[in-house]
Amino acid sequence: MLLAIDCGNTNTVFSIWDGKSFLCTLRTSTHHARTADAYFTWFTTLINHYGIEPNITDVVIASTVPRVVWNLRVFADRFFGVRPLVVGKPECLLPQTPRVDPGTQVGPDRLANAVAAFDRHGGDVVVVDFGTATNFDVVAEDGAYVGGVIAPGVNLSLEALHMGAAALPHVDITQPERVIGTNTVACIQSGVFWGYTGLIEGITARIKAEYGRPMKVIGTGGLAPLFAQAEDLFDSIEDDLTMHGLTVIHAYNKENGSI
Ligand SMILES: Nc1ncnc2c1ncn2[C@@H]1O[C@H](COP(=O)(O)OP(=O)(O)OP(=O)(O)O)[C@@H](O)[C@H]1O
Ligand SMILES: CC(C)(CO)[C@@H](O)C(=O)NCCC(=O)O
Ligand SMILES: [K+]
Repeated sequence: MLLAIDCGNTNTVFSIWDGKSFLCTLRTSTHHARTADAYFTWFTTLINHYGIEPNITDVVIASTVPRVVWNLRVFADRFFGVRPLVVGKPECLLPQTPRVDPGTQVGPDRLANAVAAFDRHGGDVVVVDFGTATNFDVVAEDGAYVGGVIAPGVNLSLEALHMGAAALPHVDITQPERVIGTNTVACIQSGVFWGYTGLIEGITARIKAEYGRPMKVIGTGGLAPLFAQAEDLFDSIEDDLTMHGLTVIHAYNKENGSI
């Protein structure tokens, strides 16, 4: 079985793939100081809770935080005797080479999103991924990642307002009833919710105009469903897109003998 690990700037997600489906998905906060032993304690507690008896033979990692990879490598080696495949490292093959400016280190989560979007939909896709950042990943006709957009994430924007303005509280994102807020919390929620709705509509329209061919728009990440309920922003919402990309990248490397 394959253990796929998606390490974001905020959260780290582990999923176990048995070749057909994900048996479970476990989430923890991202901390570079978390040790291999701490990962294993947390991991075994949860899989016991779910009654799963995995036989981990392979590990694939995508990490947007380079420092956490060391402890995850030790975790894979010590407890499963596995040398993990790390997306973005030169030894990890990709089905299509990204077409970006020389020297650009594309986020491994974006590479996985592109591979997954091509596998499921063919090319000509925009992925909108709501994580720490809100990023748009453009996938060409042949499946190559060809660039995109990075905007501050929704929770980061809410936090920045609270940090930067003495009279503004921390609020949780939700869809406000009205655009014109009649109290401070409603005003902030309106600004961020309708601001992001406009950002998604505006940026996808501009990407499509610049790209010049019909494109599908796929939403992923924790907040995609919240934004989808207000407007018709996405052709589909796929929670497991990044994880699916990791399984496809892993299979591709197996087939091509690089692991
Ligand atoms: N209504 C909501 N309000 C606030 N946060 C929400 C809501 N719904 C989902 N979330 C958050 O979305 C997050 C899951 O999103 P996702 O895993 O895509 O990104 P992340 O973990 O925040 O970012 P990264 O992948 O960059 O670490 C969870 O942390 C969850 O708290
Ligand atoms: C944009 C984020 C933060 C999204 O997780 C990540 O993919 C990243 O750190 N990317 C590196 C820069 C780039 O993708 O161009
Ligand atoms: K993510």
